[in-house]
Amino acid sequence: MTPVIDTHNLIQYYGSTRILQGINLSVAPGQVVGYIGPNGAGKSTTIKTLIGLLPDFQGEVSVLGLDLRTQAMEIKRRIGYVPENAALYDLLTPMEYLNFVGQLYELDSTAVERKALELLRLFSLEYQANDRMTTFSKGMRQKVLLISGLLHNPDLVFLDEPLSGLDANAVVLVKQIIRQLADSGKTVFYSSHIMDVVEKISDRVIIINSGEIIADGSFTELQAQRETGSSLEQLFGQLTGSDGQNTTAEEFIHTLNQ
Ligand SMILES: Nc1ncnc2c1ncn2[C@@H]1O[C@H](COP(=O)(O)OP(=O)(O)OP(=O)(O)O)[C@@H](O)[C@H]1O
Repeated sequence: MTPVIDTHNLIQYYGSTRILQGINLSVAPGQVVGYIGPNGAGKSTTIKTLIGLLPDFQGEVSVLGLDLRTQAMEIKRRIGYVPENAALYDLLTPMEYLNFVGQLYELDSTAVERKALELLRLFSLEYQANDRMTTFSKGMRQKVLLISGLLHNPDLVFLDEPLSGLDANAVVLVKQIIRQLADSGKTVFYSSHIMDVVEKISDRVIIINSGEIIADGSFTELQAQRETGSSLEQLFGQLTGSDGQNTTAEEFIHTLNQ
């Protein structure tokens, strides 16, 4: 089966700083891949590279069987992307914004209208469908962004911190949506700092630290390499050298009290 994401020695720079140190990834269709790592590890940079936003990479990358260097436009048509800090055109209403996104993907406008309204309803936003988004909370904006990234029914979805700002009900819904997308053969590649969610919904967990993959496998496989019974949060701490947060918290309070 052709992998939906295939990278060989992917290296990425910002200016003269090497951010990704040679990423090798092969992702099969229908997987939910949780891509986790400490702040600044290179998660967003990886995602931005894979979707063609940072074209000056080194190494070989294919997405949906297409070469990222020469077929980026075709790839962009077929993937969905929900960025971490997206700029919404918040003078628009959700319906106007989703219609605009539908036009970018050259979707039928009547179908988009119907679909957008239904998806907004499922996210409990039907009464705000025609309100300007200037007054929207972070979570309400995030819901509109999630819909906009999925509206064209992509085969592969990249989600950068998809649960950011969502309330508990919406988190449950998005978790189910991710699972059901994968069950229908689609692939979800997402980054998140919410370890218990990653632990529950990922078929595969990839941990990146300082631009390098340091662990890759199902949660059970990662657990087997370490202490049995560890949560993903504990494994993450052990692998990225950030356990001992109790001591750090004590030092923090001690410094405040000085
Ligand atoms: N536009 C940019 N210009 C220069 N350096 C950048 C830029 N964006 C990110 N970086 C740097 O690249 C490194 C990786 O950043 P990236 O955003 O990929 O990390 P991340 O793993 O997504 O982090 P977080 O969990 O904090 O979102 C960091 O050192 C960051 O400072």
